[in-house]
Parts: sequence; C-alpha cells; structure tokens
Amino acid sequence: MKRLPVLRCRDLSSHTHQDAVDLSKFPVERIRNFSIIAHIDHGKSTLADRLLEMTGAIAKTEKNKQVLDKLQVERERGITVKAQTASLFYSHQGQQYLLNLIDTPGHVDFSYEVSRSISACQGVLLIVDANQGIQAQTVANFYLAFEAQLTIIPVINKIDLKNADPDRVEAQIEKVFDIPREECIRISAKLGTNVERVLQEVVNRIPPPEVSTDDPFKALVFDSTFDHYRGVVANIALFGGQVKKGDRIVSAHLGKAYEVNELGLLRPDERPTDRLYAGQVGYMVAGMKDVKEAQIGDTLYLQQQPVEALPGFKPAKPMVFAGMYPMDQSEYTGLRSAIERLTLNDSSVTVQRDSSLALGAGWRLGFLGLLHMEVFNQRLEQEYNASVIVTAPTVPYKAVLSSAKLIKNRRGVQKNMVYIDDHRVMMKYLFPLNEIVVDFYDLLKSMSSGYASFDYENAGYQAADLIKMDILLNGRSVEELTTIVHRERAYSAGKAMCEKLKDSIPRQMFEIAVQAAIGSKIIARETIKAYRKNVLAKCYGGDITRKMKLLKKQAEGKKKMRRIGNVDVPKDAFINVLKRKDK
Ligand SMILES: Nc1nc2c(ncn2[C@@H]2O[C@H](COP(=O)(O)OP(=O)(O)OP(=O)(O)O)[C@@H](O)[C@H]2O)c(=O)[nH]1
Repeated sequence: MKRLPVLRCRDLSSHTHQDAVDLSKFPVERIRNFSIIAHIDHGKSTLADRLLEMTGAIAKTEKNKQVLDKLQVERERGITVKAQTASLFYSHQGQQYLLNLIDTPGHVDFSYEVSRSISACQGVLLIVDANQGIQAQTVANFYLAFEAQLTIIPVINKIDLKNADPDRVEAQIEKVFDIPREECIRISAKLGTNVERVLQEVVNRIPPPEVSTDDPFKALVFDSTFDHYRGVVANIALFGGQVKKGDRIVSAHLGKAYEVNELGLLRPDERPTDRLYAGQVGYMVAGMKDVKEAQIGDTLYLQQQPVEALPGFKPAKPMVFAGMYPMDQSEYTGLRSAIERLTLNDSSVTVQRDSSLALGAGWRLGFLGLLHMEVFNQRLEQEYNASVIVTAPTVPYKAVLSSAKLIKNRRGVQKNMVYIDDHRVMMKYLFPLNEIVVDFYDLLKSMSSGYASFDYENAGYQAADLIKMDILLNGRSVEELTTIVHRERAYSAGKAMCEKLKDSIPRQMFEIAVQAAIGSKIIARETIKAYRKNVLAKCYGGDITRKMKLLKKQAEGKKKMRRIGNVDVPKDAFINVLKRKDK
C-alpha cells in the first residue's frame, strides 16, 4: 500500500492570512454553520480543500490534498474517519461572512459522527457524483439532515468526468428527495469549476444560527480529542452567550466544574482567541483529563448561570465485536497502553479484558462496524507499532434459555423498493447483522460489478434459529473454538473449521479425529493420520551431543503447543482458525 506523508494542519499556518478579525464585532447574521455530506468517494474532502483554498485558509498547493483528512489511515484509505472543523472568512457583496465548515465521514460505520456534526449546523451540502448518482449513503445522509430540518443544497460533483451525466442525477435528486432540479449546483471540485457558486449559495440559502449573545452561555460539545499536554480539546458550537479565558464552566452531563484555559477558532489549525460568541464554532481546553468528561452531545454552561441542557445524542452502540491479542504475550503491556491511548480519542470503541487459552491474555473490543474495526487495527499498527492478532468478528446475540426457539426466516426480508431512475433501484431489506458483517458488502460489489452500494442501520434484535457448535479433537471439546452459528449454516461452517484445523495441526503418533458437533451430533469430520517425526533419523552414528541437541529442539517445539486431551495443538493452529484473514 502506498504511504502518503501525514500533513499536519499546523504546517500550513505560515500560509494563512485574514486572521485579524475581531470576533466580538462579528454579527450572528453573517455566520453560516454547515456540513458536507455524501456517499463515500463522491468528493467531500476535495470540495472542502477547494473551499479552504478559496477563502485563504490554506495556500493553493498540491500538498493540500484533503487537508481535513488528518489521520494517516484516512490518507491511505482515502476515507474520512473523524470529523474535522474549519472556520472560513468569505467576502460576499461587500460583507464579510464567517462560514464554519464541519467535515463529516462518509462511511456507514461513522454515521454517528455525521449526526453529531449535523446538530451544530443549519445547512448541508449534499454532494452527489455526476456519474454514479444517488447511492446508499447519499440517501442515509440526506435523511439525517432532513430529519434535523436543515437546509439541503444538492451539489453535483465531478462534472468534468467523461461519462458524467448531471441531467440524469438532477432527475434522481428531484425524484428521490423532492428537491427541484433548479436548486442543484453543478461543479468539479477537482478543477474548481463553479465552486465559488457553492460559497455564494451557502451564504444565500443557509440561515444564520438563531442564537443571541445576550443569552447565558450555552455550548454543545460536538467532538473531542485528547492531547497529551493539554488534556481534552473539545470542539464546541455556541448556542448562546459568550465565553472567555478564565471563566468557570460546568459540563451538564457530569456536573463537574472547570476553568477555561484556552479558546480558539479552527482555521483548520488552532488559532487561540480570547473569547467565543454565540453562533461561533471553535475549540476549548479546560483541564479535562479524559474524553469522557467532554462527551459528545454534552452541554457546557457558566458555573454562575446554569441553563437547560441541549437534547444531546444517543451514545454510539457497538455492533461488531472482535478479540485482540498481542502476537506475543510479552507485548501485552505495550499493546494495552496503545489500545488505551487510541480509545482516548475514540469513545465509541468498547474494551473488555478477555483471555483465551490459545491466544493468552487480550481484549474483546466492540466497534461500530467492520471498517471501524479495520481502521482501529490499522491505527494500532501504524501509530503505535503494535502487532495484533484480530479474531473473526462476531455480532451480539440475545439468548433465551431453556425454551423452544422460534423458527424465523434467516435471509433478508424485503421491506420496500423504489425506482430511482430507469437503471437504478433502491431496496430496503431486514437482515440478520451476522449475515452482512463479514463479506456481504464485498460480495454485493463483485456481483454487481461495483455498481451496487449498501448502507445499514440497526433494526434491533430478532428471534433466530441459532445453535452452539463445538469443535472436538479426539472427542475432547476445544473451548476457544466453540461458536454460535445459524442452524442452516452449521454444516458448511463446521466443515470449513475442520479443514482449517486439519491443515494446521501436525501429524502425531496416533490418528486424530477433528470433528464439529452440535450437542452430541457430529456434523463434520476430518482425520489427521498418525505419523511420528523421528528427529533422530538424520543422525546415523552415535554423536550423543547432536542427538541431545535435536531432542531439546523437539521439546521446545512442543512448548509452543497446547495439549487438548492427548493432542498437541500448535498456537498457530488456533490463530489460523480464529483470526479474521491473512493480511
Ligand atoms: N474527476 C474528478 N474527480 C474528483 C472530483 N472531486 C473528487 N474527485 C476524486 O474522487 C476521489 C474521492 O474524493 P474525496 O474528496 O476523497 O472523496 P470523499 O467523499 O471525501 O471521500 P470520503 O472522505 O472517504 O467519504 C478522489 O480520487 C478525488 O480526486 C472532481 O470534481 N472530478
């Protein structure tokens, strides 16, 4: 994979200008808070870069590609994981405007980040690729903005592409979202075509926030990160009043008081200011030591002027769980501190200590989705140099004990179907999460030659015909390989596991039966034939030291084995069966 250099936004500070703005004189009527939302790859980050360049927040150089995508994984994978914010100053018809842009991630796994950003905005730019048209996440993101009653400006991007068809995409937007086609703006973010118009329409169409500096100070925390030197840096949107350095503030969620140490704008690098005022968006450092003290959705107010808290957010709920273990137990402490540091910045990951006889001490981590898990793992490896074994992901089940389980349809149940245009159809299905979590998206993409797109949301628990499947070695159950599978899938899953084990366990002095069982019923079997590795076969003569050396080597090899019944199983065998896939 090609590695791109990480470009820190601070590096750009020398290129910025237009900073000498007295924020106290900035009327709320000339503030616009907006987000860019889109299906993945439709060009949000490219448009954000152009907007930053055109308003002078960053210089126009090739280096600026996707300035808001700060993390190395984001740059490598070309996806936005964490939302970033930038305040832009823009002159329009002789007036200066403050445009607060909040970048949002495009992938379904991070949709909770989209909703948190949206709650600090009055409008959104809904980007649609001029060739691909409306995709699954375009629809999901549209509804997030629509339900929050925001102004939605449709932007058709990539009109420079040879096979761009903006007429067709406008018709789709009119049909699916009921937005008149005349409201669409056609642009090429890459070439900068018509991007100025986007800035004008942000000013013209999106209303200013309905807030007043005369009200008591009230701010929404819409993001927070952890800085080793300063503690928590909270991104805040001011819904009323003003705040200055030295003020005593309280977080509504925990009721704890703090002193404001630092305040500022994000341009997108941090620019300290003395005060922030109603309608503005910026950052605050107030001696909080843990991101849990500045929870997303929390309300901040002045200690002497308590206010009613803002509605807040639903906490992000993990949907996919996987075990993470150090490659070697001696790396346990290092991996633990890496996981701790990474979760300081990502409060949506849940961590529980776990241990497995085969893999040793480790953790069971909960993620919002599969991509979220992969990104977390990649960050562990890149930013903390940790080598990790990740087990196959599982999804949460609720078990009803000792009663007959209800038989329900395992496959997707169709909910509705809408024709977007002559070639495209949008279908809604109810699926068991387990069916879509591993390779559904890859399969869907390859079956549709890359045309289909997919999005999902949690529809709650449903009864299903699930069973516990055991793996036996010469009749002894291997606890760490026990899994929950759907009854109809049990045979193929059992067979696959037996085959993998057969390939990973060396022959031993006796025959080994590898079996998959449901209760007392054997559903799959492989046999490993008897064989003795005679380590002395190569020593013809009687060189006793050489003999001893070889015997010692064999004994060391056995230490890496775990004995189940009379069968020695190498650690690698467990790793092969449990881990998700080869890198
Ligand atoms: N031809 C053309 N390509 C574009 C245009 N805008 C963006 N792209 C390309 O489309 C790809 C995706 O663009 P990004 O800006 O990374 O997309 P994104 O929506 O931010 O992606 P996520 O942050 O992962 O959701 C990149 O290769 C861009 O160079 C455009 O106007 N024309």
